[in-house]
Amino acid sequence: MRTLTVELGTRSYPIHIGSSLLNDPDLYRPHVRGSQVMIVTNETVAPLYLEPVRQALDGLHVREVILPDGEVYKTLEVWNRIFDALLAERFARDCTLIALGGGVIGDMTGFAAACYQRGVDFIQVPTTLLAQVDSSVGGKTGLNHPAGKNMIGAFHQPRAVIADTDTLGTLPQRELSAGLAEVLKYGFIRDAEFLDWLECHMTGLMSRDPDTLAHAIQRSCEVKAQIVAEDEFESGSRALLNLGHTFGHAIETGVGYGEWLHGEAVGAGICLAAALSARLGWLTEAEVERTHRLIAGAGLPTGRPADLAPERMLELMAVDKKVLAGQLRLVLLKQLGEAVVTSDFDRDALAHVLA
Ligand SMILES: NC(=O)c1ccc[n+]([C@@H]2O[C@H](COP(=O)([O-])OP(=O)(O)OC[C@H]3O[C@@H](n4cnc5c(N)ncnc54)[C@H](O)[C@@H]3O)[C@@H](O)[C@H]2O)c1
Ligand SMILES: O=C(O)C(=O)C[C@@H](O)[C@H](O)[C@H](O)COP(=O)(O)O
Ligand SMILES: [Zn+2]
Repeated sequence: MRTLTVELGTRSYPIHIGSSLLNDPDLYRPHVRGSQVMIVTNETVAPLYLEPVRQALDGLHVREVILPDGEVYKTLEVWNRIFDALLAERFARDCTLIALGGGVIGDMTGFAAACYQRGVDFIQVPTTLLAQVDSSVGGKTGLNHPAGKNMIGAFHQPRAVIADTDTLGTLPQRELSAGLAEVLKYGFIRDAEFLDWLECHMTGLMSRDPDTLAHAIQRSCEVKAQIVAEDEFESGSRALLNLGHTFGHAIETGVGYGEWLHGEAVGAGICLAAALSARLGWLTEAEVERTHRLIAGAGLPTGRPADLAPERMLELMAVDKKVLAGQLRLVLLKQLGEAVVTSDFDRDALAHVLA
C-alpha cells in the first residue's frame, strides 16, 4: 500500500492506494467518530463491493442506500434519497457517510455530507480509475442541473480516501479509458516527464498491468494533492485541473448526461484546448498532433460530437464556472506540461477550433 497525504493548512487526510484495502478495518476506523455509518453506493457497485466494506465496519451501526447507476441520476431528486435514508434511521451529527463507487457516487455523497445537519464526515472509497485519480481527492462535490454540469455543490473534504486498485479489475474498458483522460490531464498541465512516461506505458495501462496502473494512480494523486494544497477553493492554480473541461462539460450537457462519459468529453476537450493554444502560437502543429495521438491512444475521442453544433457548444460554454465579469476563461497550454488560465483568445479563434 502507498499512502499520500493531502495537506490543507490546519488539516490533512490520507489517500491509501493499493490492493486488498476494501475490507481493512484499520483504514476506516480512525476516521469514524460515532457508531452510525451510511454507505452510499449504486446498483452496479453494491453487488460487487458492498460486502467487503460492510465487513471492515463490523460492530458499527451500518446502513446503506443504493442509488440508480448513471450520470443522468446526479440530480437533486435522486440525491434527496440519501437524506431520506439518514433521517429514517435517525442518523446524528457524528455519523459518517461512505462513498463507495465512481465519481457520480463520490460527488453526490460528498455533497450530502456537506449538507446533512450542516456537515458530517465522509470517506471516499473510489472504485473507478477516474475516481481513484481525481474525483475522490480534493473535496469538490456536487450535482448536475439541466443547464450545466456540477452547477450545484460545495467544497467538503473527505476524512480519508481508500483506493483499492483490485476494484479496477471489473471496470468496463470504456470506463478505464475515461479515467485515463484525467490521468493524461495531469501530465499536460504540470508534468511533461509524466506525459512522456504515459506515452511509453499506454499499452500497459490499457491492458491494466497492475504496477503500471499503480504508478499512474500514485503520480496523478500526487499532482492533484499538490494543486489542492496550493489552492483548496479554486481562486488560482486549482483552475488548471479544469483543462479540457469547459469544452467537455459543454459536450456532456449538449449531448445529454451519460451519452458521452465525463472522461471522453474531457479527452476531446483537451484536444480542442490544444488546437486553440496552437492558434495563439503557444503549441506547434506537431504538439497538437502528439496531443491527439495521446488521447486517441487511450481510446478517447479527439473532437466534438458531429451532431453538436459549434454555436450550441459556445452557448453552453458561456455558463462555465470560470466565467469572470462576463468573460469566458479557458485553461490552455503554453507548452505540453504547462497550462495557464486565460481569456486571451478571440471569438474567431475559438469558433475556428470548434468548426
Ligand atoms: N469532484 C471532482 O473533483 C470530480 C473530478 C472528476 C470527475 N468528477 C465527476 O465524476 C463523474 C464521473 O465519474 P466516473 O467516471 O467514476 O463515472 P461513474 O461514477 O458514473 O462510474 C462509471 C461506471 O462504472 C461503474 N462502476 C464503478 N466502479 C466499478 C467497478 N469497480 N467495476 C465495474 N463497474 C464499476 C459505475 O456504476 C458506472 O456505471 C462525473 O459526474 C464527473 O463530473 C468529479
Ligand atoms: O478538482 C478539481 O478542481 C477539478 O476541476 C477536477 C475535474 O476533473 C472535475 O471534473 C471537476 O468536477 C470539475 O469541476 P467544475 O468546477 O468545473 O465543475
Ligand atoms: Zn474532470
